[in-house]
Amino acid sequence: MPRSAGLSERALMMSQPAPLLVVAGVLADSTGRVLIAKRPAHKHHGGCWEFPGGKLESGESVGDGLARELREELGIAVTTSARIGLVVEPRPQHELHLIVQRVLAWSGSPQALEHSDIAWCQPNELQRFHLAPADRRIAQWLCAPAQLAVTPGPESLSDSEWPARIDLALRRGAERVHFRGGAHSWAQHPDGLARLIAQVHAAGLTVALHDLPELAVSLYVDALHLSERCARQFESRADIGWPGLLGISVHADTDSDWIRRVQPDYLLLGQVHGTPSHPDRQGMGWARFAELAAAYCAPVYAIGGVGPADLQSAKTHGALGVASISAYFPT
Ligand SMILES: Nc1nc2c([nH]c(=O)n2[C@H]2C[C@H](O)[C@@H](COP(=O)(O)OP(=O)(O)OP(=O)(O)O)O2)c(=O)[nH]1
Repeated sequence: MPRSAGLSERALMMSQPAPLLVVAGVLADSTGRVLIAKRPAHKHHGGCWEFPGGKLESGESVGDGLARELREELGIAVTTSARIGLVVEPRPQHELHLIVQRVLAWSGSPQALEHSDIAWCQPNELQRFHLAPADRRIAQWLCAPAQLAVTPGPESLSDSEWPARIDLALRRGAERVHFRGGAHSWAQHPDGLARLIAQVHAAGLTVALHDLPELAVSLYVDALHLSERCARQFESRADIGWPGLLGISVHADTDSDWIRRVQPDYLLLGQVHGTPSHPDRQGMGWARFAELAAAYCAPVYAIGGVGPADLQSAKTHGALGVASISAYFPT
């Protein structure tokens, strides 16, 4: 078993025939374009585009396997990478476990040594390529918002103050607004909430609603986000009755097997650093964050004492992006 395989991967391996472990690397250039490669016609999924990589050899770590494959396939030397997520694809003989790594540092110029072609494209152009099925999930991750603005409770501002504060959050770089309750629930302010959701949508951005599955359905939000306590009330994802994007807040001590059973689309993991709002809770730090992020199936956002200025650190430590209240809704 590769040293870097996470807890959930190990659990999956114990309960089922050994999965096919494949590592794929996402290289990005300075303009944000990512590298994809076309599989030769004679191979499985021949003619499909994929992220370069290949099967891990027995006992090989994720980092070593990625470096070997990208040397063979592209002629580059990879020095550092961080986990983005794990795609599990059911297959007749064994599941495919596609471990997706962001390549953080490499030398050399990529060439198609084993693929029939390579191409650089912006993440939002990936849908134009005929991607291998598992890679469509990776494309979604790469197009996902990197900055999540979490609101304070509805009671913290008056009805007339909210629109300007939402605008401020968007000007500060928020790409999705997470409406989270406080002393009051947003369920007590459905009309005001509907207006604020329309304001975010009009700006071309997306909305998540926290802990209110029924309201999420009736207000057509883009994502339902559950606290761990709320998520634990449901036996499975199907019981939640929410068909869209699902996120869960988790902590350093949340067990990753439970996360795998719920199958969220993304996680908010915190807190990374200590914050004035939770002076009693110590931050886990980036090293622990990276270790946990690599053990989950779903991609992870960093929360707790982080903001837009930490975006690069977050990506270096295995996060899709950052989430914050105070960075977007300053008091
Ligand atoms: N490398 C890579 N493989 C992917 C991706 N998406 C996807 O479904 N796969 C599948 C296709 C194959 O079934 C498997 C990888 O097998 P492979 O044939 O590329 O592995 P390899 O480079 O070690 O090749 P070989 O030595 O067996 O010829 O994973 C992806 O983005 N990158």
